[in-house]
Amino acid sequence: MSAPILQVRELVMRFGGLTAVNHVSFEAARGDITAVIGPNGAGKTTVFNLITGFYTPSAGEIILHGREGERGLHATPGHRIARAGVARTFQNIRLFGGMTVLENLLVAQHNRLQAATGFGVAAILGLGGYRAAERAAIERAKHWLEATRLMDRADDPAGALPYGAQRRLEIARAMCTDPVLLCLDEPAAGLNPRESEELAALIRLIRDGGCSILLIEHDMGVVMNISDHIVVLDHGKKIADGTPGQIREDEAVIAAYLGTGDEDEEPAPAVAGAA
Ligand SMILES: Nc1ncnc2c1ncn2[C@@H]1O[C@H](COP(=O)(O)OP(=O)(O)OP(=O)(O)O)[C@@H](O)[C@H]1O
Repeated sequence: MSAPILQVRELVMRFGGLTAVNHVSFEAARGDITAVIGPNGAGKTTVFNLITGFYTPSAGEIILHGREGERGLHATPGHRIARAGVARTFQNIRLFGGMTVLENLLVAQHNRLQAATGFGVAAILGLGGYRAAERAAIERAKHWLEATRLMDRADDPAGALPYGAQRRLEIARAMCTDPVLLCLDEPAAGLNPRESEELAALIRLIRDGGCSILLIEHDMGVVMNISDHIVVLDHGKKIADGTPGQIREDEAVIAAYLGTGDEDEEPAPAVAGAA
């Protein structure tokens, strides 16, 4: 495994009497696609929300090895996590539906543009630093419009796009923040097989461009197809960690997906059928 971009150490999250995440540790290697999977209620979303700053852990550490060195995300306020280089998408798409596709990508770069003005009046006065940052923002937006095949929809309201295109736009918007780690929350949800294939290609393209990826995904075809590394949770605990080949063969994983407990879980073929 290459150097980690993310280290999760002994992570615990309690909701009242319920321990949703129970001493979970894993690493996501730099440049890898790491998937977190598990049956319903396993704790995937909670782990994701801890990493992206929506929750503060009850115990444990989340260390990002970003551009500015080591950063404890567990102790970083949610609004600072994006600045540390972590971007995310949401299971329920959250775009500005009334804004155009391009505007959505420019708004995402608001922080960077503000920083270029020193948070002052330079933008209004049209000073050089702001102009250069604005040009760079437009170039970045164009790059991701092309990568997500949305260039011909750039001037359309985001809310008018078909569902699959909205999912791609969410990813483009996250990438416009120039993250070191992109966190995708069920990116294939609601996509048809062709759209899922396209999504897989886009995620690989992002990985090959140097951005590390962490994803939660129920679609085992997508997970097994694109992941370099898979972490499996069940009832809040990590039960396996390895390559898709290792996970497919893992007896604890097969048992968890077969539903030896009383959960309303995904059937076993979801793992086995992803060859
Ligand atoms: N905000 C919360 N308050 C109380 N309990 C919660 C909260 N969020 C999650 N839980 C509980 O924590 C456990 C893990 O939930 P979580 O949503 O993380 O699982 P998951 O693996 O993402 O499940 P799914 O695949 O169904 O989305 C579940 O028992 C859930 O009911």
